Amino acid sequence: MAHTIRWGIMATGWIATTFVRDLLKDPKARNAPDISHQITAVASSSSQEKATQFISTLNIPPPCTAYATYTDLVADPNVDVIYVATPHSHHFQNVMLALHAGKHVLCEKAFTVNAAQAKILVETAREKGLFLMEAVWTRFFPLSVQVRDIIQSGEIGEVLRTVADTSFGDDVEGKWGTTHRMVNPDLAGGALLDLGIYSLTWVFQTLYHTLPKSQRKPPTVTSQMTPYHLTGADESTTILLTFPTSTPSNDKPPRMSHGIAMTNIRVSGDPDEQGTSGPNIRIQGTKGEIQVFGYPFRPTKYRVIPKKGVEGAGEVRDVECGFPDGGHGMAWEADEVARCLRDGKVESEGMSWEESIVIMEVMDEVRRQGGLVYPAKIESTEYPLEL
Ligand SMILES: NC(=O)C1=CN([C@@H]2O[C@H](COP(=O)(O)OP(=O)(O)OC[C@H]3O[C@@H](n4cnc5c(N)ncnc54)[C@H](OP(=O)(O)O)[C@@H]3O)[C@@H](O)[C@H]2O)C=CC1
Ligand SMILES: O=C1OC[C@@H](O)[C@H](O)[C@H]1O
Repeated sequence: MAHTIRWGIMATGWIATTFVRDLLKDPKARNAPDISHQITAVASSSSQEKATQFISTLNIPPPCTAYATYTDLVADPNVDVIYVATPHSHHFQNVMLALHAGKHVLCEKAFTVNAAQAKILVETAREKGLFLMEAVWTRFFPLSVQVRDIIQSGEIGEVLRTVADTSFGDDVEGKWGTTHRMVNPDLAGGALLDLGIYSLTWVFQTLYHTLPKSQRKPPTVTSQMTPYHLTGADESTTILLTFPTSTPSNDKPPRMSHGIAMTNIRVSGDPDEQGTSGPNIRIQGTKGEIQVFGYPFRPTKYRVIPKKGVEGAGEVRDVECGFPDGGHGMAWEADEVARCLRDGKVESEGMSWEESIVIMEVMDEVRRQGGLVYPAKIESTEYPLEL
């Protein structure tokens, strides 16, 4: 018998639309017959009509209630879990609202504006015994799971370097202007929090998450940022992260791995969108390399290249990873939420509270080094606060 969870959708923008389309796909098509998703409520802070329109345009089956406020949404007894799909600036206030109403939460990336906010969310979820996860959907792709498994199997040896680039070659002024959430400091915009998080995800998935828990240590960070001249949010950020790979002992000298996380909204990592310029992600181990193709947030293929001369090394292999339910790829993270709720878990092993906080701390440090400060209201840890 499939385990059903009932979703409340907070906000009706672009990603809420994409997420809901994926939730409505048949889980059996992606081999998840143990799960079933229902959307029982939608709220738009703009108007109830907008929520009603969202429900009808996306053909969400009844019963599904349309609300004009997020406060009404989180009070709905027919909702188990809230999907927070507002801009980064609002995540802290919106997640607190849901947790205080006793609801489980899946919150879009970037989790919060800063690590202090993330820590309060986690403490609140812990105190209330509620599930909470940052919606880093890519981590739940079968492709990501396979890449982590290959690393942990030792096939490419000790992984000592990962290079990840999440970049769009946009006409920044023409496409994003000054008010779009991508570049607007009032909405905690900028390349780092919006796209850099994916480069960091690949660095963390491959150099941190794959180590035994006792060996995972926060990295040291060196970075550079280029501000967008019209708003001051970053249009480009490059980060060098250094992780200890093991605890040094008499017979084992300390060793470091390096992660290079890049993001840019003015130059592209894949200009012809055909992969001609090579992979966006390279994971380099002592016995070989894994390359990942496609946008780092939605990769479609990986290649394993064994190092020449290594005993037992196989052939180069390409693995295509598609979207069997015909969706965008967001349902896998929703399935993870459903399974965690079914199993009584308050956090997911795939995107743990601790790892979300360490990544937020890295982004805090990068912003400190780059001098990027957001308005005090959205950096605040006060709750409730009118934004
Ligand atoms: N996982 C992924 O692939 C992606 C994730 N994202 C993340 O999702 C979040 C939302 O992004 P996206 O959907 O593209 O953004 P949109 O601007 O398209 O939608 C955001 C929605 O948030 C609500 N909202 C509430 N307060 C505000 C405010 N002050 N200003 C603007 N909107 C507000 C609005 O919905 P309403 O009026 O209905 O309340 C609005 O439609 C971000 O955190 C972003 O990083 C974005 C794109 C892809
Ligand atoms: O999270 C994201 O991933 C997909 C991108 O298109 C989007 O801008 C970003 O917010």
